[in-house]
Order: sequence, then C-alpha cells, then structure tokens
Amino acid sequence: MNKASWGAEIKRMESSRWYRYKIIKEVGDGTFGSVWRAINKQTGEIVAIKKMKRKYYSWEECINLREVKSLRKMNHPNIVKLKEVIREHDILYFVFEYMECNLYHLIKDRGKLFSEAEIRNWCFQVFQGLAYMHQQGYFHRDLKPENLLVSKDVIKVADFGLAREISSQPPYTEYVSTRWYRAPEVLLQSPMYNSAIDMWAMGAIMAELFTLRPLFPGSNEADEIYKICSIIGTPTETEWAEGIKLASAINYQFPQVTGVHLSVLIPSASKDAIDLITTLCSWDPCKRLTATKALQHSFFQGCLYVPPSLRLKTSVTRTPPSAGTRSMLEQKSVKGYSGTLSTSKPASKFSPAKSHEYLTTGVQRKLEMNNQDEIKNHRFSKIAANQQPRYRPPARNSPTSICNGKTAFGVSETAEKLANMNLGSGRVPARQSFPAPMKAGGWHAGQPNMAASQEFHARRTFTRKVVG
Ligand SMILES: Nc1ncnc2c1ncn2[C@@H]1O[C@H](COP(=O)(O)OP(=O)(O)OP(=O)(O)O)[C@@H](O)[C@H]1O
Repeated sequence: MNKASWGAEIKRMESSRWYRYKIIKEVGDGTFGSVWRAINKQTGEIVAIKKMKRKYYSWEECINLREVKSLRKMNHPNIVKLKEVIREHDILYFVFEYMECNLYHLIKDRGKLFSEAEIRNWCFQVFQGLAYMHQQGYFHRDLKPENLLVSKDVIKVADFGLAREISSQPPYTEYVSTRWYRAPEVLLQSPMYNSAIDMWAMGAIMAELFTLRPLFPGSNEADEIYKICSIIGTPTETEWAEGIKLASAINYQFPQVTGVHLSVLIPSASKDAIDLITTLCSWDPCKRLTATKALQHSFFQGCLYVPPSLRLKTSVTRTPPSAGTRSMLEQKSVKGYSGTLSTSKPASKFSPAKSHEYLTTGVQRKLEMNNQDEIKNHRFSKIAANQQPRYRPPARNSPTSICNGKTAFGVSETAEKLANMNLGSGRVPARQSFPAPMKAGGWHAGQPNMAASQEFHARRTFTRKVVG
C-alpha cells in the first residue's frame, strides 16, 4: 500500500466505531510477526499487538494456527495471555497482555551477575508455566530468553508459534527451535521428540542466567553439537543409545570430547543449581526432569512465595524470592508473604567471562557484526562482563522448504550439514514497521469472528549473528 492510500486507510479506521487501539511503538520483531505496544482507548489497558508477517485469507486458516489453538486453551499466570485475535485485509493480529521486556533484554543489559535468588524465582515461575502447558497437552518447542517475557517480578512464557500438541502424531519433520537452545534429539533429526526438548532449553537458559553467556552458542547445527559435546562430553552407548542410532542414521559421527563439569563453567551457581542444569541438559530426553519434577528439585526446596503482582490473581503459585521481590524482602515489609524462603547464595564476584575460558581450547567463536566486523573471542577472562559483546543467534536458520507455513528442514539436508561441519555465516534481517492506529473487532476470548486493522510499512534493519 502506498503512503497516500495508507493514510486514507488510517483515516477510515479512525472514524470507525471499531477503532479501539492506539499503537505506541514497536517492541519486538520475530520471524513470524512484529510486536507493537498499544493502548486500548476504551479501557486504557496497555497491550502488545503482534502483526503476523504472512497473510491469512480466511478466518478458518487463522483459528487453526498453532498459536491460536494452543494459547486459547491456556490460562496460567506464567503464560502470556492472548486477549483477542483480529483479522483485517488478510492481515492477522494477536492482542496479548503487555509485558515490559524479555529475558534476553535483561541479560544483555546486565552489568553484573544475577543473584541465585533472582534466577531461582524466574526459573520456578517458568517451570510452573511449562508444567501447566505440558499437562494441557502442549509443548513449546522454541524456548529461548527472547520468548520469556518479564514484567517486574513476574515472568511468562510467550510465542506459541511452534507449540505442538503432545497428542499430535509424529513424525515431526518441521524445523524447530532456535539453535542455541535446541535439544540434541532435534539436532539429530529425531522424528519423535517431546516436551523434554523444552526442558533442555530451560537447562541452557538457566546456565545463561548465571553466566550471562549462552551455554551452547553453536554457529550451525554441526557446531552446535560440537559445543554440546565439548561441555557435556560425547554421549556413550549407556548414556544415550538412541542418540547414537540417530547419529548413525544420518551418517553423523560425534566428535570425541570429554566435556567439563558445569561447576567449572558456572562457578557462581550452587551445587543444587548445577545439579538441576546438569539433569536438564542430559543427552537422553528420558533422563531430563519433567517440569513438574523440576519444581520439586532441591534447587527450589523451601520456597513458597507468591509474587505481589500475582497475589490477587492466584493464591496457589509457589515461587521463590526474586530480584524484584528481594528488595521488598530486604525491607521486611512484605504483606501477605507466607512460607519459607530458600537461602540463596549472594551474587558472586566471579566474572562470567571466566566461565568460557575452556572455549579457548578447541572451540573458537567469532562475532559478526554488520557484515564485515569479525571479532575473535580470545580469552574471555580478560574482558569485563559488561564490556563484552553479547551474542545472539539468528532467530532461525534459512528455511529450505515451507511446511504448513513454517520453515522446514529435511533429514538429508541436516545430515549433510552435520556431516560437512560447515561453519555458517550470513545474516538474519529484522524487519521493522511503522506504527499506526488500529481498530479492532473480531475474536475475543475464544469466539472467532471478524476483525480490523491497518497496513504497516516495512523497512529493514539487521541483527547480529554469531558465526565461526
Ligand atoms: N506480550 C508481549 N509484550 C511485550 N513484548 C512482547 C510480547 N510478545 C512479544 N513481545 C516482544 O516481541 C518479540 C517477538 O515476539 P514473538 O517471539 O512472539 O514473535 P515471533 O515472530 O514468533 O518470534 P520468533 O522469531 O521467536 O519466532 C519478543 O521477543 C518480545 O520482545
């Protein structure tokens, strides 16, 4: 749509009685949609509106979307609430409750390590959301810091674009999850993975919360497996017989590496935290704790806490103290707080940089910025945590095919990639659109109906990408 007709469209919508949302600014840009902060003019409520990038030509197409199907069924304080679905001019909009930032923002902007209490609080809440989701029969498939949204002391799981019904029939051939958080069975093209892939991702995220660095920052699928081996060691037949079969089925040979104890890489973490991360990042999906079991792990023992912002909504959420709540607890004036608080280790003086010293042996990482700049990461220990560049993976790899509107990789291609051990490069463009007022009708809390919207213009910006 050109500028003039776009303006006319906005005018038309502004005069419409359906005109309800005022767009404020863009807050995120993902593979499938751009997300905007907006205000409901009738209620004053701040919301997040996700505008999907592809077009939807019928309402049936929209309500069959995984994101709609799965999110409509979910009602949990640690799962971001889908309030409304709007379709107009074949464009689909999701209206979500608004969250202040995502976990990646917090990691990226962090100058010193998070305290274990903060990490415990976030993880405990996420596991509660996941336990609920898995019990509801869904698994997320794309957990990463960007998809964990934070507002004050509350954290919620977001982005159900790849969520799967547990009851759905394998084989799952679609490309799943962001590389750095991708479970080994997915990397090895297992057609039979399950909710344990979310638990692997949580192990990697938990470690990243401690060190402010990704645990397995692979630059391509082969390098991803290499990074995993270099940390948790090459899987043995006893450890993961199924994985060895999967590897041989695609003609892949694991590199023979011993691995490192996680306490060496994450010295600021308590024994309990290390044990939990180690169990979550087990090669064999059957050996990973379920979300419900993770909540019972000794890392969370003795914690019974309801974040203030959740107290009115739920009286049963158990969460340990958090960053936000810590200051309150320090003031010792928390009304309505009940239960025991776990003793938490204070944030250590350990430089997160040190945790990656091991990477200097055998594993080199490069950060590519703006096409040309390659920065070799020599000795992380020499660089202060807040001076180091922060790494981000591409949202997803370039698709080789489209499967039901989603990117897909064939087994043979991944096998070839793994076998070739090529180090990828390239860049993932992040699109940005300009805000405009929005009117809305349409689906509301489970009732498919009509919708309204406006056109957005697009321009390109670029995100950083790890290579080498
Ligand atoms: N409810 C929300 N409130 C505030 N910000 C949000 C909300 N939902 C999403 N965002 C922001 O927008 C970003 C992209 O959203 P989302 O992950 O849903 O899009 P996507 O296209 O599915 O992305 P991906 O590439 O991860 O698949 C998030 O990382 C987050 O920063």
